[in-house]
Amino acid sequence: MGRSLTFIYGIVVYVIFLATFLYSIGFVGNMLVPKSIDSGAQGPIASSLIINLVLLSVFALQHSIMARPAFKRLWTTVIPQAAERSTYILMTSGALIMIFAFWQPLPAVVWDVRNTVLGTALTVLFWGGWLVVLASTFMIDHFDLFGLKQVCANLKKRQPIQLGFMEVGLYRFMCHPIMTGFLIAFWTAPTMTVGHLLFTFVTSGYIVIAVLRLEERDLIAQFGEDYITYQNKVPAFLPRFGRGAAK
Ligand SMILES: C[S@@+](CC[C@H](N)C(=O)[O-])C[C@H]1O[C@@H](n2cnc3c(N)ncnc32)[C@H](O)[C@@H]1O
Repeated sequence: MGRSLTFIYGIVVYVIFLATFLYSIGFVGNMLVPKSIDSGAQGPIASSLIINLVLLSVFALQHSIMARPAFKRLWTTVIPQAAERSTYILMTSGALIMIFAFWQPLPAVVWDVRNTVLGTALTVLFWGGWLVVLASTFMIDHFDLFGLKQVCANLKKRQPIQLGFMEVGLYRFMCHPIMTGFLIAFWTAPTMTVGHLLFTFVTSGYIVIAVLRLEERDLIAQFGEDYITYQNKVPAFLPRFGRGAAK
């Protein structure tokens, strides 16, 4: 790929990702999108469960495999280094779009607290969760996380500056604010259906395992002692509900 083409690819992928991210909010929140987590007619329960679990597994596999340093080393012998992050983001968006398209609703209601004080509090937390996700990407480096810095540097024939270890903003209070934001947004539905609960259980389990077993191992390899000291002093997720809080 030429430098200009790689740059255009990075921009297009970023736009696709932004649209996918916005759609995710509508999908999980059952609002403003043609197909949401609870919309549509219910099919047979067993096949709906299997389809949904397959969709979530595809996402988990894509996300876990493509984020590993060993995979990136191999992968960048096939695609340009500068396009690696954008390609990861494109595949992540693709896996999400598959979930949006093929998700099977399981509409039996587990709880419904709409039009109550609790319902309002959950709605506020839902939006707060998404805000935490977005804001935290800027605390690290939004444009690096989504591949734009890499394609820009490549266009200017420069090496992108590697992110150093950071303990800024929300990262001073928890090691994983982006994932914490997702957990908040997924759990705070004023109306929780069986389908939504399935989505929330599986994604929460995946987030906890992927972060504690895979991502933190890579972060220690990347940042060394700085990250180990940080891990020991700062909770993984919500302040007071993480590893650091127990010490
Ligand atoms: C999708 S972000 C998720 C970060 C974190 N798990 C969270 O939930 O906020 C993954 C990227 O963040 C970077 N990262 C995570 N923690 C960091 C820190 N404290 N300082 C600098 N970069 C960090 C990793 O190197 C990786 O490229």
